[in-house]
Amino acid sequence: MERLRRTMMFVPGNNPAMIKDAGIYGADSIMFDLEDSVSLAEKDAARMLVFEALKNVDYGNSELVVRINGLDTDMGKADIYAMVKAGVEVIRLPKTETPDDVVETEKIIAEAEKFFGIENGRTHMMAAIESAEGVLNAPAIAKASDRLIGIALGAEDYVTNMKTHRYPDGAELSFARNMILHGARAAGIAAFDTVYSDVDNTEGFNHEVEIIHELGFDGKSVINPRQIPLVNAIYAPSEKEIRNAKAVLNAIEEAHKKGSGVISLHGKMVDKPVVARAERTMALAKASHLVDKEGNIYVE
Ligand SMILES: CC(=O)SCCNC(=O)CCNC(=O)[C@H](O)C(C)(C)COP(=O)(O)OP(=O)(O)OC[C@H]1O[C@@H](n2cnc3c(N)ncnc32)[C@H](O)[C@@H]1OP(=O)(O)O
Ligand SMILES: O=C([O-])CC(=O)C(=O)O
Ligand SMILES: [Mg+2]
Repeated sequence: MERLRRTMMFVPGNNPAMIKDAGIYGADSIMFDLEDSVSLAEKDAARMLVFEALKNVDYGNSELVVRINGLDTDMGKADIYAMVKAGVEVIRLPKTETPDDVVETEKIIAEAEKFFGIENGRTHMMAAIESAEGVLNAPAIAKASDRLIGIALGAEDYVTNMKTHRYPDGAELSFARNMILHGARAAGIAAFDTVYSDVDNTEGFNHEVEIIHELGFDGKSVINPRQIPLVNAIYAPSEKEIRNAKAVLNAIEEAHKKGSGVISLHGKMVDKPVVARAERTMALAKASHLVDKEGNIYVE
């Protein structure tokens, strides 16, 4: 079953208190940041802090991601070596412009794995796309390495590059979101939406999450624990959706018993894509604690 990544929470790599407690908020992925939330003077200290946290802190079931500095800085390579040694699950490359950026990063990750005697391929990657060049290359970036688990939009840098700002309707992000989503889906990997910086604006945040949920994003980068339950609530299926998904899965099981791959349920055709959507609904329902392990709906 595919891993759910509804929320990926940025944690500044130079903040010991936030790093220590990052596991208690229920983020699907925790993303320690060595890049833009850390000042130049603190880069080395942040790398050491995140290294120690990865080695020593128990983050439960959260996936552990680190956003490194780009390879066009003199920190990128040291970040990769330290994070690979610490056993990070995913390295997030910022400001990815071309497939070569991914290939170059992968080369150094592979070197580091060899150097530390770690199994080749164990460290996964994701690429953040934050410029016009990156957006236009999104489909090729998404296919540049087997290590990639997903690509993400970085809209703060992107709108700066595009000489615009962020607006409530999100029209300025529409092309980038669609390119990233299509690039990711064509490559069979995940697509993540960008951060929403106005932490106290719950209404605006919910509106943005509704948009990206409808488009089909796997989830969203968040910057504050208060944003996690809001995303989860919008990604949680309704009781009606769960009942329908269960009916679909039961119907197809019956069809399979009779040797058929297609069946009619309440007058609607149930076939492979409908079943795939029902399976995803049930996975989201389980992650949202709306059903038990067997898929029975909890009665309030
Ligand atoms: C464009 C980009 O590159 S975006 C990515 C880089 N930016 C970041 O990583 C920023 C991360 N977020 C933050 O630093 C903060 O959430 C801010 C500055 C946005 C808001 O800060 P505050 O208003 O102080 O947050 P708030 O009052 O909600 O904090 C509540 C609790 O959550 C903790 N918390 C807040 N944000 C985070 C976080 N990202 N990770 C872990 N813990 C956090 C706080 O430490 C506080 O804990 P406490 O109650 O034990 O003291
Ligand atoms: O990747 C993100 O969502 C945060 C970021 O760096 C940006 O928006 O520029
Ligand atoms: Mg950025």
